Amino acid sequence: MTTAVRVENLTVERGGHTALRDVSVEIPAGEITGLLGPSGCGKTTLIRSIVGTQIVRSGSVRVLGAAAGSPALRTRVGYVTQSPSIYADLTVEGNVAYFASLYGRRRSDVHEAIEAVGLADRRTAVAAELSGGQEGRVSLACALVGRPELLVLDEPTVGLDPLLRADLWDRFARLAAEGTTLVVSSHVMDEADHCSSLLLMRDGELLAHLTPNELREHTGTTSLDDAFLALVREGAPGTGSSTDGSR
Ligand SMILES: Nc1ncnc2c1ncn2[C@@H]1O[C@H](COP(=O)(O)OP(=O)(O)OP(=O)(O)O)[C@@H](O)[C@H]1O
Repeated sequence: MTTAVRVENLTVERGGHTALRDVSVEIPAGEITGLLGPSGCGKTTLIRSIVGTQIVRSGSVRVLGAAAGSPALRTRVGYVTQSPSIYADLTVEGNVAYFASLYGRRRSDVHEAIEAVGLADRRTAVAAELSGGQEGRVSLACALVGRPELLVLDEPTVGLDPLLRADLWDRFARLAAEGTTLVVSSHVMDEADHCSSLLLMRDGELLAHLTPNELREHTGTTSLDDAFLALVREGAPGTGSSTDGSR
């Protein structure tokens, strides 16, 4: 396994509260890794640590062989935040074209990214006129167009209809098959099956790093929701060799 992200003994304080406590994990390259757990468990904080926008108290985060946040990683790592970060006065195409120019991409890449998020028919719409879900999709297109080696997505499917969600997961799977590493956070367990492996978090700690099937087998349940609850009740971490966060 080639490692894309190596987190070692990471502890982060936010607002006087320990948001991440001694988290260690290796995220494999060329796969989709799901980051799952209840609201407030530290998913966004871990993501921010990976993309290099989080002040950390201790520990280290290496991304594609460099320290997280290094200038050299700027064009190699794409990050889509939970709230859309786009230019309200530009059209959909204008937004994506702007990011394409930053990454040295072509016009055809702009069209492809817009198609991938299902916004081809709103290409000329000004972003301010879009719905919240559509804004999120523009944000995603802006990240896709750069074709980063590591794509970090914070809850990218929130507010999307089931058809579009399914399309996006297909898209993510194709990107992974082409070698892109994806880290995708969600608090919806039914999305977990699209991931090669799962990081299950709770209260600032990594409970387990395992595949969806390992999670079901380990907990003897068929529903991933039930499996997560069972794992939490078991009092992981330390529940077994495959669930110790180091896979
Ligand atoms: N700007 C902030 N200032 C202080 N504390 C914060 C801030 N943002 C988050 N926190 C705290 O850090 C902890 C982890 O939050 P984080 O946003 O990483 O959780 P999350 O799992 O991404 O939640 P959600 O699924 O609701 O987005 C929480 O206890 C939260 O209250």
